[in-house]
Amino acid sequence: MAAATPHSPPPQQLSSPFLEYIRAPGGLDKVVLRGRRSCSVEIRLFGGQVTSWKNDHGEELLFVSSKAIKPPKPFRGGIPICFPQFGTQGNLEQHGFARNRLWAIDDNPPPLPVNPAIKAFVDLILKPSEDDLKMWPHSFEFRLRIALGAGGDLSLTSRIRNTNTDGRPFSYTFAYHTYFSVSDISEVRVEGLETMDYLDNMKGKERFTEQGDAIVFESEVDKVYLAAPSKVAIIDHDMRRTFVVTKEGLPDAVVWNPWDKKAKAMQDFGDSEYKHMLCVEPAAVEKPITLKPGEEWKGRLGLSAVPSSYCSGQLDPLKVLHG
Ligand SMILES: O=P(O)(O)OC[C@H]1O[C@H](O)[C@H](O)[C@@H](O)[C@@H]1O
Repeated sequence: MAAATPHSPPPQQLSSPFLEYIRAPGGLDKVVLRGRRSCSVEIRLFGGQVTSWKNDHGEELLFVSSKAIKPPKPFRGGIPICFPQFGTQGNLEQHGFARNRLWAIDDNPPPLPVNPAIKAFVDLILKPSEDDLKMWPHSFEFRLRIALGAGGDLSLTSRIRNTNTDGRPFSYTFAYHTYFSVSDISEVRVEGLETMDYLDNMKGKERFTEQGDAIVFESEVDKVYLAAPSKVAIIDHDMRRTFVVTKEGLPDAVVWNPWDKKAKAMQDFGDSEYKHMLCVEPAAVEKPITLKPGEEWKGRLGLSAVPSSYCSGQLDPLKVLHG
């Protein structure tokens, strides 16, 4: 069966105790995934964007700006999808067009190996419109599965296929532009990126090497860490919480906080909100991904939030997973 069009009624798979389809005007229809106790995830069809992820106490784990603007503007917060271009690295609008398009529910996605314990998931699909093809002349199918695990973990799996019929390959850059909610950016540290090489977007993308200590924040940061490890931890002392970010198929990790000056210049961001957010974005930026016709790429983001009694030093999965 073909994928649903953006305006078709919600398919049967959405009638489940774990899923709710909520209609709203102006491209704001959303799907809510429900897990144990108060765990939930909200996904907006506009942008195929996760806009909320709550733990089993109902606490919001992602940052969303109080000044976020409605479609057709990109939505400030949650997990925007940057495709087929990250940043300004190309001729398209900043971060590509996928975050500004209405996605559809994919009611018959090709099989994807799943953990049978995961009951709450939804599949979305984006295909280019005629206008998109004028800007970026490549035919593709972008399938996105968003799943809420039994323990409250969130995963996003992207499958992008080249469906060009003229034999042409295409190349793209990509990011899961994840906005984490933090208590106070000055008290947060990131472990897993020590000693990594990075491109500094604030210094003309010049390449540097990070020092040996965990990363802390005292001013604007906009860096693309290259060949970053598959697991990175964001340790929030005040919240006694550690976010564990895992990535597959995505070599890089962008770290961004606009700090005070840039915050004031952004129309859709509160002047002090930079204190309560941090973007850590699994990405493929330095080396674009190339697909031949018929080829498919897969890139996965995994997020969990665990209580942290976590000390600085090497990332120890046992400590991260068991507190
Ligand atoms: O304002 P946006 O288009 O959403 O971009 C917000 C930020 O995204 C990324 O993290 C980039 O590295 C930054 O350079 C950019 O400022």
